[in-house]
Amino acid sequence: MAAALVAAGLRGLRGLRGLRGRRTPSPSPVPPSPSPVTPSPPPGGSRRPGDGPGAAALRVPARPMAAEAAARPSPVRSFETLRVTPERDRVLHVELHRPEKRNAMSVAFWREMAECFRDVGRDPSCRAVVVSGAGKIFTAVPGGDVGAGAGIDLVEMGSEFLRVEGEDAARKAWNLRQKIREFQETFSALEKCPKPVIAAVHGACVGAGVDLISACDIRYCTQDAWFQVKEVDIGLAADVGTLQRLPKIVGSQSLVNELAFTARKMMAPEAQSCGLVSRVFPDKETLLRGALDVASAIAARSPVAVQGTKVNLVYARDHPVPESLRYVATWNMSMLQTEDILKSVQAAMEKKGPEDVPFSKL
Ligand SMILES: CC/C=C\C=C\CC(=O)SCCNC(=O)CCNC(=O)[C@H](O)C(C)(C)COP(=O)(O)OP(=O)(O)OC[C@H]1O[C@@H](n2cnc3c(N)ncnc32)[C@H](O)[C@@H]1OP(=O)(O)O
Repeated sequence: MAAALVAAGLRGLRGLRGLRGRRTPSPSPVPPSPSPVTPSPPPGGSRRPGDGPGAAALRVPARPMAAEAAARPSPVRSFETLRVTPERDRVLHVELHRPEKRNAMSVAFWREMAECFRDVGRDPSCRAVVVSGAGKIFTAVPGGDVGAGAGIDLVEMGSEFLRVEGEDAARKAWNLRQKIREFQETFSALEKCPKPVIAAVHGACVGAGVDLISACDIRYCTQDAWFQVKEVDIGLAADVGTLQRLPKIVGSQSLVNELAFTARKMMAPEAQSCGLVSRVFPDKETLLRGALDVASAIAARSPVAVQGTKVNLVYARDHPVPESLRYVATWNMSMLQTEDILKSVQAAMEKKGPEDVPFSKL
């Protein structure tokens, strides 16, 4: 098994080298992103009454700011492969941050992403998350702005699987299974995190990138984005979520099968028409602004209501209707006792919106 994976990695690497010399044309060419990303505005608005100092589980002291960094909020926590920023009030922006390698998912990434979302899930000061990829914009290279994810790091992950130990085939297989389960957990952490997660995809979203966005609650992309269930091309059946989640996102099993069997690129318009993404934006700047606006709208609402809604939507996807109805009844027998309902009803009577209600942290 390990040998097969390494061989797959090597084939992928040869493909990559080939790619560098000779670009494979897309079915319809991907135009460069029309405008560069401008830094998002610093967090706006004041903290709500429920937002106290102890809540910021992820916060670390801000570093000294250079001119560029001053335009953006400081990261809340340092990771090797991620940049986590409080882009708006109660909204975190998680960027895959290995732009020079097109955000290829290294061994560190798999660990850090899981850690990050476990922390986000527990951070009461965060109510919604946007996930995006850092692109060439950070190195100010004009032209193609490919950044959302090159899939697994074919170099590092090949040797990661080669290192699987075991005295015989059974023991190696046992350990390999354990590793695969851990990698699956990385993206399941996004789904298990009760805060809604919005994927904002620009440029390429390849292989494990599709696994990642399939575990998000909302998906948006730029008009130059493309998606590729690439695993068959490196000799694997996808095993970290695409085959399980994509058929429940895209209405057509036939289309999912075609994409997964052929690894053909799917461009943004088709991704929207099949329901993989629900909105397409002209460029990365408007995409991020749109995603953050929606995240802010979510974050303004009752966290009891929003997080209960996510948990029940995920449950309902995976269970029959009668079971899901029982589940939500049990859920709400506690949650209907929240003061958020009283506050919301009162606000509605006073012709106010949820934005005007100081919901306590959850
Ligand atoms: C348990 C396992 C879990 C999940 C398994 C998932 C399987 C997969 O993810 S399959 C998909 C594997 N990925 C690929 O096949 C993508 C290969 N890359 C590309 O096709 C292109 O790089 C691109 C993403 C379309 C971007 O093209 P471009 O903008 O022209 O950049 P490049 O010059 O090709 O690359 C720049 C730089 O990044 C390195 N790189 C890109 N992708 C990967 C990768 N997947 N792994 C490792 N490194 C990658 C590339 O080698 C270049 O590095 P230099 O050091 O600058 O040479």
